[in-house]
Amino acid sequence: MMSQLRNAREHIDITDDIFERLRYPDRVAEFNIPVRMDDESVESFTAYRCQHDDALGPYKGGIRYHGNVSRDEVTALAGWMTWKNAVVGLPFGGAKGGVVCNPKEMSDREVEGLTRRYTKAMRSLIGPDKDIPAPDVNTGPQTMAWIMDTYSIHHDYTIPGVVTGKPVELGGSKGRSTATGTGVSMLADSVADYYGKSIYDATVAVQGFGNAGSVAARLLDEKGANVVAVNDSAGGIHDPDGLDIADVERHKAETGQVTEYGGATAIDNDELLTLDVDILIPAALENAIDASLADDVKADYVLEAANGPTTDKANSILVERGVRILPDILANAGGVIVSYLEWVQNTQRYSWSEEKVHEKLDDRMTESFGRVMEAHESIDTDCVRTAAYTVALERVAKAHDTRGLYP
Ligand SMILES: NC(=O)C1=CN([C@@H]2O[C@H](COP(=O)(O)OP(=O)(O)OC[C@H]3O[C@@H](n4cnc5c(N)ncnc54)[C@H](OP(=O)(O)O)[C@@H]3O)[C@@H](O)[C@H]2O)C=CC1
Ligand SMILES: O=C(O)CCC(=O)C(=O)O
Repeated sequence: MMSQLRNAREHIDITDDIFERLRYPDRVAEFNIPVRMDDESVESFTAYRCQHDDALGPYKGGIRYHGNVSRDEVTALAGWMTWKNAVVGLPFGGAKGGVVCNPKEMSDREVEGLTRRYTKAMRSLIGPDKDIPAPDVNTGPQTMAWIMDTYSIHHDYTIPGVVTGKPVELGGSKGRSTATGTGVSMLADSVADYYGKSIYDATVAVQGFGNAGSVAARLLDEKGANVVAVNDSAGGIHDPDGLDIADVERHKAETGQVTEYGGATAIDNDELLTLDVDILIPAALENAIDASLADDVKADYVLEAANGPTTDKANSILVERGVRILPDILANAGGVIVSYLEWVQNTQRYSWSEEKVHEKLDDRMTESFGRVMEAHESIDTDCVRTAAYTVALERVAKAHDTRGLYP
């Protein structure tokens, strides 16, 4: 995250003082979360909430449950939220939280206990005007419902706006559960227009078949693209004639995996990233495409649905080779854009139709892509990521500059 920031800094005028402030998160809170397990024993889990910067508005960012969560990971992810919110013009700063755990090996009751204790631990840090969590890897509407309920219990009244990505019946926005993948598919339209290509008969490979990846794959499939490969943590499937993604979704829902889907060939997870396709969509975890793999990536376009899927070195190699990378802070911003719309609806005690939400999401994705490509054309770089960072960094730096240093 820091290398990406430094690359952008070379292209814009920003003072040392402000850059110094943006290098570090405002705070990283670490908690010990004791949970009563189903066998009556108590297990301790390490959890974090990192708040990177709030110059533009309340901190905002998801919560991840995964065995690889660490202080460094949430810190980088919180920084990326600052740049993501800024590049798409949302009135939010950046944050991210996580718990070191494997929810797949826990019962629903244990995950609920973990979520409620975690919420209690961070209740003074979060709030609708302070810091608003949302779903990320291995969390979803049910997790957000537990956070909202626990936070509300501690405040003696119901406060829906403390989290976004809630179930619709609890004040969640229509369209939030599919927003990240929808935003990726909208960006694919803009990319096709910009480069004068047709995305609709393009071949696509998608790494990760969760909230972000499965929806992006289905929408591109519905638009006529040929999604030839998908995978999840257990492995991948490949069919050069194209997969029926809605059917793969049914198979994944039934078996928990995409593997052993009838008619497709099994492939391993690195193989998917180096398939000869037009578009590669990494939609799993960080550092999936590293320097050792970058020379073998054959896609012409990489749409980063995941956060941080390409290392800095791999990014340089790919850009040098002419691969067009649409960076995470822009490509996966659909999720937080609809989170913003949810927060606005909660604040106004009002709700919009899915069509309205979709229209607003499309407008903001298209507008943001346009602004990033303008920056890309006006500065001396082949790297769209660097262009996106200059847009974001300028906005955040200007907010700091105008607000000043001393309260
Ligand atoms: N949810 C959201 O709104 C947003 C998410 N993102 C980012 O998108 C990415 C995915 O998040 P999300 O879809 O929410 O998470 P989910 O938990 O819904 O899905 C993650 C998917 O990645 C798969 N996966 C994990 N490790 C690997 C691997 N090594 N190779 C291939 N697949 C793997 C998982 O497999 P399995 O199914 O087997 O567990 C799962 O299918 C993350 O980087 C997240 O930060 C970005 C913006 C918003
Ligand atoms: O919806 C949100 O607030 C943030 C989602 C998220 O964690 C992300 O965009 O990486």
